[in-house]
Amino acid sequence: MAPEEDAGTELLLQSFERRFLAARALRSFPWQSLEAKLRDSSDSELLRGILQKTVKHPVCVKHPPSVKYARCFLSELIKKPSEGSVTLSESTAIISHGTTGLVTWDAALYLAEWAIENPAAFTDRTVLELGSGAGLTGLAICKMCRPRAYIFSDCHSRVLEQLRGNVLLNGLSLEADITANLDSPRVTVAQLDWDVTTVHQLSAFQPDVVIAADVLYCPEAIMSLVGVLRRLAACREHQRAPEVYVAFTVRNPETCQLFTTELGRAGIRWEAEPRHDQKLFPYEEHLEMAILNLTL
Ligand SMILES: C[S@@+](CC[C@H](N)C(=O)[O-])C[C@H]1O[C@@H](n2cnc3c(N)ncnc32)[C@H](O)[C@@H]1O
Repeated sequence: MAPEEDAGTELLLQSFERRFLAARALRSFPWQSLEAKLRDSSDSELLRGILQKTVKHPVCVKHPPSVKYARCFLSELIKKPSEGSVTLSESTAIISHGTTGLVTWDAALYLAEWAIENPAAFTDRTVLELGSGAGLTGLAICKMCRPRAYIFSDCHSRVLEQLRGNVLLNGLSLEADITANLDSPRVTVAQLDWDVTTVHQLSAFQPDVVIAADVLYCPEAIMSLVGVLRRLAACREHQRAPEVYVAFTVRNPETCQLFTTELGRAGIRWEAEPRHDQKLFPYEEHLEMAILNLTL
């Protein structure tokens, strides 16, 4: 390690030690500097050093802080090395329990890659995702784009149950958790059926951005989705209209045509985002992918 890096690591360790022994609020710890250092090196020595200076410090061993404080600190520390990865529990079948939402579809990967390349579209904003499925896109956005709040939604109870599990699996807290880290986005998993949700319910989410991936797979789904977009457009009487991004795999041109025709009938303008390289995730080869940016 270069001498200046050594000095930087020493200062970081000292900063953790002082704050921990003084039982300072967890948000005052230099988490961002730690994340930057962990990005530069996968060396576990740094994390071991932090443990030695905090929970294993002789003073702490003799006069430990409250169990809750130590537990919250450790769970925050554990999250850091996994910040750039998403872990999912999924079904092995494309359709199970009568839903397509228990696996990740390619458009979710494509939209997640676009988001990681365009974090400013989400930073400090409230994001509502329609038809979240297993949750990959939202989890990538929560980890990489620093939204203020993220609302995962779906209509299927089994999908919602799996979504909640995947949120927790990735070290994010659900809204009611009082031990939640204030640096993380406020995360909610909501039951939202496009066919029955009302303008009033949608307004309550106050979304700045609405996203959806792989939700245009049949004419019925397209009609339902355009219905919910119309109701989101009606929310703008009271608040600014959200930006909307819809990602999909071009499986057959008629389906895409139906979507754009229905958008036209609803008075919703759209433009296609430029294609991006599909570099981050493994894809099924030769699939054509697209993202439309809608103006409600
Ligand atoms: C093909 S999956 C896509 C899931 C995820 N976005 C992805 O790309 O991996 C479609 C999702 O839309 C949800 N969905 C379908 N119709 C819906 C409706 N009327 N209201 C809410 N969600 C719906 C399904 O439950 C499912 O999770």
